[in-house]
Amino acid sequence: MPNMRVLELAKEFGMDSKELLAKIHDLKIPAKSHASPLTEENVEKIRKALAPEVGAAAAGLDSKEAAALKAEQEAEAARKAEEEAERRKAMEHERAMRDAERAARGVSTPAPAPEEPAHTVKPAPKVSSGLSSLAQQIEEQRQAEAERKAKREAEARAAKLSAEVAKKKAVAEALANRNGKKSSAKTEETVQRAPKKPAPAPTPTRRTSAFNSLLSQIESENARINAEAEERKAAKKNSNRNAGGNRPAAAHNDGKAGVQDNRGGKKRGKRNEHRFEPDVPELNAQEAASGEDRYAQMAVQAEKLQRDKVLAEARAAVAAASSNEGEGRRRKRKEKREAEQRERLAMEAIEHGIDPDLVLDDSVVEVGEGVTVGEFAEALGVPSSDVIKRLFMLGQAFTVTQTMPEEMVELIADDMGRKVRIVSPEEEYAIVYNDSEEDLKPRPPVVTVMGHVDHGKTSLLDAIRSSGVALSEAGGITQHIGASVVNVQGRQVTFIDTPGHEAFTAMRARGAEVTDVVVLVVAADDGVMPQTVEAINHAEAAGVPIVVAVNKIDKPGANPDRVRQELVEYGVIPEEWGGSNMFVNVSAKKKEGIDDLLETILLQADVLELKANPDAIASGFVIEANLDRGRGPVATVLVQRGTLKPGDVVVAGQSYGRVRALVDPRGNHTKAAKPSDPVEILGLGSVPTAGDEFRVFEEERDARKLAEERQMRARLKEQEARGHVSLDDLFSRIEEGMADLNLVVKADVQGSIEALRDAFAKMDQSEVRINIIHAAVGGVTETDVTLAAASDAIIIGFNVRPTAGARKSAEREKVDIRLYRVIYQAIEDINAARVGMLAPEIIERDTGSAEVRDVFRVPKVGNVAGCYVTEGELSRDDRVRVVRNQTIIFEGTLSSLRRFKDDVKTVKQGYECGISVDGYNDVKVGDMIEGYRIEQVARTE
Ligand SMILES: Nc1nc2c(ncn2[C@@H]2O[C@H](COP(=O)(O)OP(=O)(O)OP(=O)(O)O)[C@@H](O)[C@H]2O)c(=O)[nH]1
Repeated sequence: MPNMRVLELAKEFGMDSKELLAKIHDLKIPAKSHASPLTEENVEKIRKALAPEVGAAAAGLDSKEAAALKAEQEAEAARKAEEEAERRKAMEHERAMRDAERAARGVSTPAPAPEEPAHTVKPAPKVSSGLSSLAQQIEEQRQAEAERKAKREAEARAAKLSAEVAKKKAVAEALANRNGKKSSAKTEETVQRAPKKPAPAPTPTRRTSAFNSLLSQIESENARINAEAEERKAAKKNSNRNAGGNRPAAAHNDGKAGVQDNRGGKKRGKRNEHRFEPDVPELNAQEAASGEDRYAQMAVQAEKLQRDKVLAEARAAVAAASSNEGEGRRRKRKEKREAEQRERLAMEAIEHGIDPDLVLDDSVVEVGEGVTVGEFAEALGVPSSDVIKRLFMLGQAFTVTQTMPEEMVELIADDMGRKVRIVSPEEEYAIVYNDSEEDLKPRPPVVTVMGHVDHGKTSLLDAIRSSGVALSEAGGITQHIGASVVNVQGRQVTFIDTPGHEAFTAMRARGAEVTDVVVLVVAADDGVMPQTVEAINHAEAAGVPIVVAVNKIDKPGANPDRVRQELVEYGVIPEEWGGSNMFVNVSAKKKEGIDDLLETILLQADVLELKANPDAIASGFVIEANLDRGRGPVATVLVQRGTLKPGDVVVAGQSYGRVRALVDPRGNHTKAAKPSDPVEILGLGSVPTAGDEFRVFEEERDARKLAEERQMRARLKEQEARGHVSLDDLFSRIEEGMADLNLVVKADVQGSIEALRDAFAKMDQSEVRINIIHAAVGGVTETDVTLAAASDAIIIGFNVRPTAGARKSAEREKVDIRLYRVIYQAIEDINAARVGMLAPEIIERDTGSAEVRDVFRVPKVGNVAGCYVTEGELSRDDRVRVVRNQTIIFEGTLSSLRRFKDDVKTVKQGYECGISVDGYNDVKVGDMIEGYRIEQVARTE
């Protein structure tokens, strides 16, 4: 289990990391920052030391929360009580009013029964004023109405204040409108006439009464409704005692309608007098009730309006009080949320190996890898021209659409006083998997075999595979899919098939940490060799335990103990000697000790307690990928988490697709691949690269988006590598006469590309730079030729053939396509090409030497040396060195070469000759004149 970090512990305590860090320091426990890991022992110590404090804090927090909750509940109860009190008060007020009215009415009209007397009361026009008569009517109706609606009102009380006010307004307006219309045409008449029904006398009083607007509306409405009710009643009666009809009945009385209408206005007075006829009591009561209902409603509503207003104010006051109270708590909760968010981000940053400060600092601007000048400027909110200018001042010519190298992004941001963080595409789409402990199930170990050349890695893997097959299903044939699975006593062990630390490290370099155990093969007759040491270093760098297989113990000179001793020097110490490494003696050739080795691997795996969640969405890494002629792109993946199934949508590096089929290492189609299972995926749209992460997506849309985004970034990067040369670069390259050897590499499997890339990287590139401008799995196509032609590149095809079109195109474009079947031939050829591009060597080839035996003075010519050619052959055209006492004192050319009096072209060894050196007259007897030629020789390295 990994060590706990300060941050995580702080989280557990519900404490700020800084606070905890201070306390840790007090306890004298080493921890630098919130990301510092703590040993289990220290964690225990801290837990113990802080237990009382943390407990108290937690309790304090609880009581605070409880107090807050209680206060909230109390406020709510107070609000309800207040509301209830208001309601009661309003009801009582209403009741009191009613009683008062009733009492007042009781004096003039005792009216014991409500129904019958109503009719008897109405025709008795005893009321002295219109107002009191109206009030009585209202009160009577209200009594019935109020009781009927008491319940409904109580329920409706909770309805929103605004809605009610609006409703009331609408009622009042509707009434006002209606009255307004009618009052101009008819109300005046009605109002004048209405009092005639109960008492004709007080008409003028009513007309001059100063009602408030609502009551006057109510009154006029009352009159109108009564009049209408009368009319209807009369029509229904059809007795037409006074030859009176009504307008609604006109349709039935065609013949009389005109007459009635004509007389309508005049007869209305009479009709009103028959309003209380006993033969229509029901209709009368009904109509009257429905009319008066409105007044009752109006009155109730007017009161309610007032009450609601009070209630609303009270509610607002309570709400304001409780919101003030809740403010602090809300802020606290918000702060807590923010702190949690920050801690989560910090944890994620640490998991991704990013400085948490960069993630948490709000002023840090995040830009994607391969950001263009335009995008960068936009992210910083500055004009692109500003960025371009700054780049130019740094000697970098960029356009808005060009991508900026990372160092330039940082430099320019720094120049502008801004902080940026470059987000890699992986990080952009990164998912942090968090599996809870109970979801984790044991999983098989994944093993890689490493060791020095010829120590028997391949033989050992073969031996293991055959033994594994023998142990499992009889007759099962292991397919080569990049990884194999062996069955050891019913337990699975997965082997990565590509042995050697290059493949292991290449995968690691791409972030693919797939190996749990390294089997280090050391030949017992050879001992520790350079690549053995390299393998140890690589395994240690990856933090993977090493199981040593001391191989070739069958050989006569085998000395397994010497191997053990030698390995001790490199920190690989056998368990039997008190170290932590398990050693097994094996013979891959004789298949001895293989079972022992497999059991030891399982033992080592048990120590590691390897676990994974098999019930999650699958993810893992691509181990190998190729383009199969019949099956299309095929990728062998190692599932690390979850279960991969046919039909899953997968993204692997830049490719994506729906899994058409899964093939296990035995060549069988399988329905599921669990953690540590290697499996071939069929159905991807293109060939991914070994080391690519694969991940299942729920939505094909998302998978496509991620893959396309990666493709685009890769293309941009490729273009960047090809197209962009900084000014500095350009100048230095011109000055140095640096040459580029551009290559387009096509191969059958990704592994070959990686091997070639690796081999090229190891070549001396100080004078000739090898650029792989494009590398992909698949045959040589016309596009490859076009690319090669455009970039002056050579095409290297490994185990692939060019298409007919590509061949023609290559002839036309004069592009060199080189095809290989053996990898080292390709490497040798490239090396030769590279060497062929080296500047030739300038050498001085000696021709002959002559000893000066005499010096003659010749007028007009100067001194002539009389020489004897001791070696080789001197030519007239040779360059010469004059050497005295083994020191070159002059270098130049000959001005004359003579034998006797004749000028000659050459003089051979053993002959005498006269020599004049151009520009040098001081030759002495005993000097040596050495002839040489300058030649250019093609370099071999
Ligand atoms: N006597 C004997 N020979 C072995 C044993 N294991 C491997 N060899 C021989 O050693 C040679 C190299 O074996 P490989 O398995 O090819 O070794 P390697 O480490 O895979 O070699 P590279 O792939 O070149 O790195 C072969 O000739 C094997 O037959 C063994 O246990 N005993």
